Parts: sequence; structure tokens; C-alpha cells
Amino acid sequence: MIFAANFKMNHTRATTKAYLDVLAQKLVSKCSEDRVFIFPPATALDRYEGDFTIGVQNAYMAESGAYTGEIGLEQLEEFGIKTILIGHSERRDVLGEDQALVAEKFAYFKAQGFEIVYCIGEALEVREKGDEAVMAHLLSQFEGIDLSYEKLIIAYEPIWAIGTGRSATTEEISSTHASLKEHFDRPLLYGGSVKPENIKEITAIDGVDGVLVGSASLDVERFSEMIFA
Ligand SMILES: O=C[C@H](O)COP(=O)(O)O
Repeated sequence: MIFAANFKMNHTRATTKAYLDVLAQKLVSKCSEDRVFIFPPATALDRYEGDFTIGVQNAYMAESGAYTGEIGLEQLEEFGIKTILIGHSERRDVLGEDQALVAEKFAYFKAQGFEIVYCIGEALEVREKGDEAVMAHLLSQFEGIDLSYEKLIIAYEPIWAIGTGRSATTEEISSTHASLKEHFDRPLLYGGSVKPENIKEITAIDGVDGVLVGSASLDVERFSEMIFA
């Protein structure tokens, strides 16, 4: 099982270090088959000791250059970062990344051999149109994406479940994951209001290979509770 924490724009360099010091101790007794990813804010990127992988939430598709405000390969290499989130709904809807840009980022970091957690998800108005509309939308988010890439992990995150405290139902997760898995043979995570109270139910669903957690990952005790649930 994969447990991924996306801090988004939360935590500082100091609080991330304190968090990871505690997490590293807890993960000494982690199940060997499980993997833990932490995506902290860019200011907290560093080399840390512990049985987890540090990933970057976003980066520009270049080694370095005149890209004000961005970080690229040169900055990631300083800390040995080789894992990246791409296509998160907040990058798409809040920061305005269209499918063409998301696919360009994917191609660049794939070429650099990065492990990529690629995010897809539909808005409530799409969900309300039914399963066919949901799948049509989700599959459109694979345009330009190599689904056979061996370092690809996919995260299905219904936008209407992100940060709302209301996750998708077991049936919604099960049916959507089953339909998605007809299109690729890669690990598929669920994200959207995952928390200690629902982690067991969600990770027990066939077709769920792990979770991508936002809000409930910000506290190391709650995130650890999910890993050891
Ligand atoms: O990347 C994480 C997802 O956006 C889920 O966030 P959430 O757990 O706060 O709903």
C-alpha cells in the first residue's frame, strides 16, 4: 500500500523537519511492502533520513533558466529529489495548468527518470452527469500521458471530495477505480478527504493501491495512524 502526504501550502522548513524526525522513528516498524511519500512545500525540500520518499509538489520542465518564481531540475538535484506530483486539480483549476502543459511536464520529468504521481479527478457537475461522463472526463486527462511508464503512479481525486471532509463512497471509489484500471496497469491511489476514520474502509477497496492525503496528513500522528491502521 502507498501512503502519500501532500502538504500543499502548509508547514515550514522547520515544522517539516520536526514532522519527518517523528515520522522516521515511527516508520522503523513499517510494513516492508508499504511505501510512504511526503510532498512538502518547496522551501522544505532537503535530504532527510527515514523510510519515506520526498517528492516535489510542482516544478518547471527545464534544468534552469529565466523562469521567475519556478524551480527546476537544478534545484531538485541539489536534494536528490526524483519524485514529482503532476496534474493535481489545484494546479489545473487554481493555477491554470491546462492538459497541454500538464502533458509537457509529464514528458519532461519522465525523460529525466522521475517517479511521477499523476493526478486526475472530476468536478461535481461532471459526477452529477453520471459514470459515462466521469470516465470520459478522466480519460481526457490522460491525453499526452504515457500510461505504460514504469515509474508512473496515478491518483484519482474527485475534486468535490478534496478538502470537504466528505470522501467519495466505497461504491463510487470501487466502480471508478475498476473502470480506470481497464486502461492501465499501474498503482492507483485514491485521494479526497482520506483520514484515520475512513482509511481502513478505503484501503480495503479492490483497486485501491494507496491514498494521497492532504488535510489529514498535516499532523504526523494522524498520518502515522493511517499508515499503521
Ligand atoms: O493531494 C491531496 C488531495 O488534494 C486530497 O486533499 P484532502 O485530503 O485535504 O481532501
